[in-house]
Amino acid sequence: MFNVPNPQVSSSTDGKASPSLHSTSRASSPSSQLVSGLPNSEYIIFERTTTGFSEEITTRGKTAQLKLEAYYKQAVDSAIERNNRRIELERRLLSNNDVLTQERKHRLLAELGRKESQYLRLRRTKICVYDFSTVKVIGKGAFGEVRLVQKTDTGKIYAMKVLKKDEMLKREQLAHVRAERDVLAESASPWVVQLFFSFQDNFHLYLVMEYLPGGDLMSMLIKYDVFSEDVTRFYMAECALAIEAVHKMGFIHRDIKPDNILIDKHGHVKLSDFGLSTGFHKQHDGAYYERLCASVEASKIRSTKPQRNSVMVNSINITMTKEQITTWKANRRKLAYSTVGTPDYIAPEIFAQQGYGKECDWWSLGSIMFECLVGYPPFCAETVQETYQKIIQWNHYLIFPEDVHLSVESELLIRSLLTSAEKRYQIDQIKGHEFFSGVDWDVLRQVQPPFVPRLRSIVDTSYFPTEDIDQPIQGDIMPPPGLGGAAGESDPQRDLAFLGYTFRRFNETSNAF
Ligand SMILES: Nc1ncnc2c1ncn2[C@@H]1O[C@H](COP(=O)(O)OP(=O)(O)OP(=O)(O)O)[C@@H](O)[C@H]1O
Repeated sequence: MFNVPNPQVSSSTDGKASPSLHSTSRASSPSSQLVSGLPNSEYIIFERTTTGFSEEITTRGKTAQLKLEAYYKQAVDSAIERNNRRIELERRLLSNNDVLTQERKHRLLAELGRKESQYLRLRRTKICVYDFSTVKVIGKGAFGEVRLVQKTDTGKIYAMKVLKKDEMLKREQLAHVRAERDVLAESASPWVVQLFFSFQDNFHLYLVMEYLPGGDLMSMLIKYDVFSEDVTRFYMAECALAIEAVHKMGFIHRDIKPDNILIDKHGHVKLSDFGLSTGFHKQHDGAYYERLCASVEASKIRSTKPQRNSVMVNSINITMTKEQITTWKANRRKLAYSTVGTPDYIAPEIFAQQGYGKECDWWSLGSIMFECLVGYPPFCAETVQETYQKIIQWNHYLIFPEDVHLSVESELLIRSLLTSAEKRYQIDQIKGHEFFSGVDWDVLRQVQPPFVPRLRSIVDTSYFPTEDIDQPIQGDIMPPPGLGGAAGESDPQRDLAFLGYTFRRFNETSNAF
């Protein structure tokens, strides 16, 4: 790894070469590095080998290397972001050259400079869970819970997602949790929930997001059962634009479902829960984390993915009886809270594990549209295995019930989405579909939504099923039993797996209450 010129460190005091130290000519192995500018014979090279070093030293060396890399990556990234903000402002000043006075331009540039210094100072102050007090637990998911919290120094209200590190490690969710942090941190889109901070302690990961007080589409569907075509049109059109925004950022959501479609204080839609989304960054590659955590025992426990050739239930009801649908609805929330989750909206190509693209999100939209109009998702079944089976053989199981009246356009759009990936409609075809005729796509976020939450205060949680969720006795977030305070004891291997997770938004107060 390091290259040292001969003769200063060419041998140890007893005259013998160190384990990985030897002189060589330039034609060395590709895994060696050379100091440029020296004659070939002058090189002494430490090869990238760990032979002769104890496991402990090797691990410590690797840890230090990864930490340094993460540190410098973050420093370089934030310098690039700072530079981009400056370029963006200069571009805006130039395009408004005629309207802005010289003095105003100087003031705007100075203001940006001040904000940058303030941001740098803020980044240096460590943020932790004790900076927030819990108002209520408002949501649950497979790997954690979501709390309504207040930041004690500013009084601002946020939604805080708390994830257990050990659970993420055990279930190989590292790449997923990193993907979620990245999507939320990179996005400035009005269609994606804003992330203000992400941080960690020894046991938990925390995502501090804007609080969307209108609840989620799952709760609305539980409450209203079905929507009219007009109401469905509004939500499907907004969801289509939200999915398009995620795709434009280079991500595929993969897990679009009513639970992840949140309603803001004006009644507009935002997407959340990017745990399964895949971007194009190295860190989203599951194998990358697997290598990092090779020695972490827990990471070897396999997640329960449906196997391609697993034996499935033989006889599956093509249509569900009324009683079965009622039971499914009664268990809907429980399913959302379980670690298995609901597969109802997942595209068949994802189960087939033969590769997939962004089309999979349009399948999910089709399933949600079906549910909005019919009252239950198209491949709803009594067990998760039956749902998998129905989705894989969707052409046998996609049935429009006779007792529900759907317009021709809505049925056709659903059929254009719930079809094979190659035939499935994409954003332009969706926008141009007759079902959406009359929708003004450019101003959708400015129109009055069909439902606007009526809020009594900034901490109103009436649109969340808080009475169905166990509330903590003390508001604190606790470590696993027997391990002291929330921060607990450090574990170098575990710490390594979550390197670079911490984030602080530049405009951290812009959308918070
Ligand atoms: N920013 C937010 N504002 C308000 N409520 C939220 C917010 N984020 C999440 N929630 C609520 O918490 C619930 C669970 O959140 P989320 O789906 O992100 O958790 P998860 O653990 O990732 O779930 P999953 O099992 O889908 O992976 C949501 O359905 C929603 O009701």
